Amino acid sequence: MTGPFPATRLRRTRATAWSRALHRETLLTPADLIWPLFVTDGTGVEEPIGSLPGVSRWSVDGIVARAREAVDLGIPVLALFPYTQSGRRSADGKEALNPDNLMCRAIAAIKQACGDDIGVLTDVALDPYTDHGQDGLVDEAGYVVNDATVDVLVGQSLNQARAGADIIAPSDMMDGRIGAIRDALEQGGHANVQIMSYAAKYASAFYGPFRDAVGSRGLLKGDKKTYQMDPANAEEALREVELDLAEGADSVMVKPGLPYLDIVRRVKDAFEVPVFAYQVSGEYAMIEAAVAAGAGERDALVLETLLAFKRAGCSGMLTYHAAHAARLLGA
Ligand SMILES: NCc1[nH]cc(CCC(=O)O)c1CC(=O)O
Ligand SMILES: [Mg+2]
Repeated sequence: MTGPFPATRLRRTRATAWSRALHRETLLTPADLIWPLFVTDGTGVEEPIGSLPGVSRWSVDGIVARAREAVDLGIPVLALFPYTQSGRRSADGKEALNPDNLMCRAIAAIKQACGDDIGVLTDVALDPYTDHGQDGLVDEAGYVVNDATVDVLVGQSLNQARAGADIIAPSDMMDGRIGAIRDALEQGGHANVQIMSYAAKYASAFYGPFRDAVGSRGLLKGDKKTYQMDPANAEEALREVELDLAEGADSVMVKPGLPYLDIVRRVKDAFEVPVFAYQVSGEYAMIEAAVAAGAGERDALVLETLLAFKRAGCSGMLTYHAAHAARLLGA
């Protein structure tokens, strides 16, 4: 025999469940989960989303019920996205600035019902409000203009903060918006409102079901490649993160999730800040499709994928499986 075998047998610590538990390097808990929810108009409304089996849009009363459920499950944060009726969509997305819009009503209702028992994270970008489905303002050529969009995003952020949002999460990928939003929050008396920046957000094919959920799929012409990142790039992601941190982001996000765990790890190693990842709609749909096809087992797939995010360096994950996972983890 050469080498340390049989003195070294790595299987020795794997032989029993108690020993595997003792040697486990990574822990997944309900406190790692952020639950994305889609809000729609009305009362008592639940609208299933075809391309996201098991996920629905809820009217504000249903959102409040989900918030109470999340508190009971030990989920610390909800992420809200609105389904805006077509009559309230416009080229300039000005519904985003309406203090009585669906988002603001949902934020206020959750905060009234649950207070600081749960955090509310709000998406900042114009795609749920524009009639062209882009995240910002477009010029005659269809180009999403940066600086004018940032001005609107600042207004949108203040609107959400005034309604009670705890974490502002800009998902638009405009340059310079983190600094502009941070300044406005400080000046507006919202010094403790956090910013979780979608810092490294890629132009991905995995967002399809989300665009159904917020009603922008049919509206969007073209793609988002002039602002979202090229999936080929990793070093550029580090530059994106570095800038957002310098502008005042409290935490950063990588999105999508599983195909980008290398980015999560590189960001974590380079900056040692809280890193989050979004297991996006297409990833959720892939798991559900595998389950439906008999190609995998839901509970195991959900827990293994979420654990992988933690192992890669995530502080937490946005996942449509959040409530299910929290139940499995036995909150
Ligand atoms: N600002 C848009 C936004 N915010 C979150 C998602 C995707 C989330 C998901 O797919 O689950 C998207 C889609 C997009 O960029 O087109
Ligand atoms: Mg950026």
